[in-house]
Amino acid sequence: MTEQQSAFTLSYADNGVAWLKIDVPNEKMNTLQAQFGEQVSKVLEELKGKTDIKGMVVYSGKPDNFVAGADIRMLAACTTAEEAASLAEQGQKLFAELENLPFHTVAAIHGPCLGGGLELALACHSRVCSDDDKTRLGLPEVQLGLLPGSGGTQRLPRLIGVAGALDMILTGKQLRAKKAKKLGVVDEAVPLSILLDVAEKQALKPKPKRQLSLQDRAMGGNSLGRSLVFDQATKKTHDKTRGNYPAADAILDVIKYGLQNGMTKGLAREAKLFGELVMTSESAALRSIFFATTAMKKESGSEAEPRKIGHVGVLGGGLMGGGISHVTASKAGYPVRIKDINNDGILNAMSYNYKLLDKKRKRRIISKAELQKQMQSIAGGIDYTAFDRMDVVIEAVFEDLGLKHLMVKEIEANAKPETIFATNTSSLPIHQIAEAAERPENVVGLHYFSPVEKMPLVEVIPHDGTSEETVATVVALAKKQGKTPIVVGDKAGFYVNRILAPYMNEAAQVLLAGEPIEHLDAALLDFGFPVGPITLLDEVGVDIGAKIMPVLVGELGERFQGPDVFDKLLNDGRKGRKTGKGFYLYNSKKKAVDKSVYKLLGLDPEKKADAEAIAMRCTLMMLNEAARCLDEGVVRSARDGDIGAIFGIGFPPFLGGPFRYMDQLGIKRVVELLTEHADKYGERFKPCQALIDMAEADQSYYTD
Ligand SMILES: C[C@H](O)CC(=O)SCCNC(=O)CCNC(=O)[C@H](O)C(C)(C)COP(=O)(O)OP(=O)(O)OC[C@H]1O[C@@H](n2cnc3c(N)ncnc32)[C@H](O)[C@@H]1OP(=O)(O)O
Repeated sequence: MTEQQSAFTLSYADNGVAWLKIDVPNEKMNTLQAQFGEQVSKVLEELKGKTDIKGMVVYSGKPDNFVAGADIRMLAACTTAEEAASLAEQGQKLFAELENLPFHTVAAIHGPCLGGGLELALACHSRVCSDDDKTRLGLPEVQLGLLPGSGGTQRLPRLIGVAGALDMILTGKQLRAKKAKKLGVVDEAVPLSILLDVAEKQALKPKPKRQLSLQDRAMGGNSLGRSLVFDQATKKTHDKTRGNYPAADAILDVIKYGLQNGMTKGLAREAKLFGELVMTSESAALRSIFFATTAMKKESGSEAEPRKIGHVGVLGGGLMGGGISHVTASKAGYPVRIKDINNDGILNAMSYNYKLLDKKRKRRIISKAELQKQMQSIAGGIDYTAFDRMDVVIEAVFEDLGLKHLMVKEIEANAKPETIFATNTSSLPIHQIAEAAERPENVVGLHYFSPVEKMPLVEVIPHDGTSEETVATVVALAKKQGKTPIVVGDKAGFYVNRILAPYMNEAAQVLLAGEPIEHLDAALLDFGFPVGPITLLDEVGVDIGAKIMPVLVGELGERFQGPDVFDKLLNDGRKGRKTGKGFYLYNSKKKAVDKSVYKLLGLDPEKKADAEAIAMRCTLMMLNEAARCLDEGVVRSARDGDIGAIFGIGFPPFLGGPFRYMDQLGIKRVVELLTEHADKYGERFKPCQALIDMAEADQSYYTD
């Protein structure tokens, strides 16, 4: 074999198969960069000049990834839409040349094959992937506020049909090998050990002709079926995005346009809209989330090295205990022992785990044997058997300081001297819990969000006496559990609940001002939150809100005092969804506002304020509190504050988090808005000193 030196290297085998290896020098992950254009052109030129090639395999030189897409840093560095569009055009041109090669080209895929990486594979005539768990295929550009800009919007619908392509491109979902095969994104999914052999055999076969499936011809192949599919997708998309994500509209536009006007025109439109999207504030905000989370994956949260973990204990088999044991056993891979005061608690946690695993089995993500194996890694009991082996114990018992103290003492008596006691409290100060400890350096807060297996955030809360090693160890544990941890200060509400509370209180004030519940919830949905505040209160539980508020008022002051709504609801047996009624009624299939709640609160609902004004009123309370948290060191950086709010509350990702949003508005404007609201609605809106100082100094939170 002969080889050239570059990120794209060609070699030739005696049987007539050419091998194109992608291996970006000095990087763990292959990404596509503008500077490779010339290298790829050279490779294609060389290939065109050959007459003895029967086929070609395109593969990665990296052990665990194919190509993770275009280099996002390169896109972020673009200063004009034209510059970004020309990057897309460059990719389109090279991929078209690849597609037009006269012999059979086969992509051999193992590991992430995303964005521009999948677009490259789609330009090959066939695709084979490994059935390894690392393999993922997808066009996640929409999650960066973009559309696939190098032919993905045109080739994927033509390969797998409009409906499947719309679903993949609009959601950005990443497919595992089996699903990719089922949808027709790949032709074969095989064990990694034979991936290259199978790809080589494919390459030796004649070039295949592309054909749509029967069903797709029926649905998307004719104009009537197509418009039906597009109408449905447009409606579904608008229900979800509420017009806040320009990339979703652009995707629908480009795919439809390409199918109506042909590939060439479709590609031109794809590049143009791609360029425009790169310049949007939405894409900049979404890209910032990617950069932030990537950086956070590398941080340990502390100066010390994490301790090795072998076994994890969980106290309490309720909803939180069930979820925590699941992510610890199934994601992190540690054996878990659950302790509860009665067997029902253990059974509850076990069945919670079983249901989650069985869902995965039904979706064929895991086998029955794997399910059994994972269930075996979770044990439980009503005493402290085996707790002398635990390295970390996570408590998820009832929110009661006396009970937490008892847990600390029992763990110190039954576990090892170095065992970490991590408390999942959502409202009690960690230093108060640690007061009962003989070894307070081992006590730390580890605050999960419900449902644990879905919510990506964990707050790590050291108190003054927590050791650095303890922090590093639970940060490492949280990451293994698949979470993004942020280290936050030990003050009431920590970070997420502290910024959420004033927002929720303000929503209650708006309600008491007579705005209808649906109008209020819709206002915040339109703003970009995933659920409205009143629905959220019902979901979290009115009783939980009522429990946290006095803690916040006690430690942080009167501005946390919400209106007198909670008690009235609780006295009427309305705890929210879990009791079948709160502000909404949950006993019929469709959730509906319980009109009798207005009577209970002495209200006569009427739409008076417009949706934007309501949304701004509630959100400003959150922004002001977030600014205080950063100023007081409750969050370590604006970046942590943004990620915490997006991952913990669902703060609109396209705004980039409360701090990026404040920068976008301008700190001066935020101070003006808060002052105007303070004049209108009261002192609680008074801008905090940190914001006033920043406005005077004309500062922003970020400099990029
Ligand atoms: C024209 C085209 O249509 C436009 C595009 O292709 S836009 C890009 C679309 N692709 C994506 O959005 C994928 C982004 N990447 C990811 O989601 C994840 O990195 C992944 C799932 C591929 C791997 O995750 P994981 O194994 O946890 O590794 P992760 O730590 O995230 O990444 C490893 C390194 O690769 C880098 N990386 C991964 N994908 C990248 C990309 N598309 N651009 C730039 N850098 C990237 C990360 O920044 C990180 O670099 P570092 O170690 O120097 O900080």
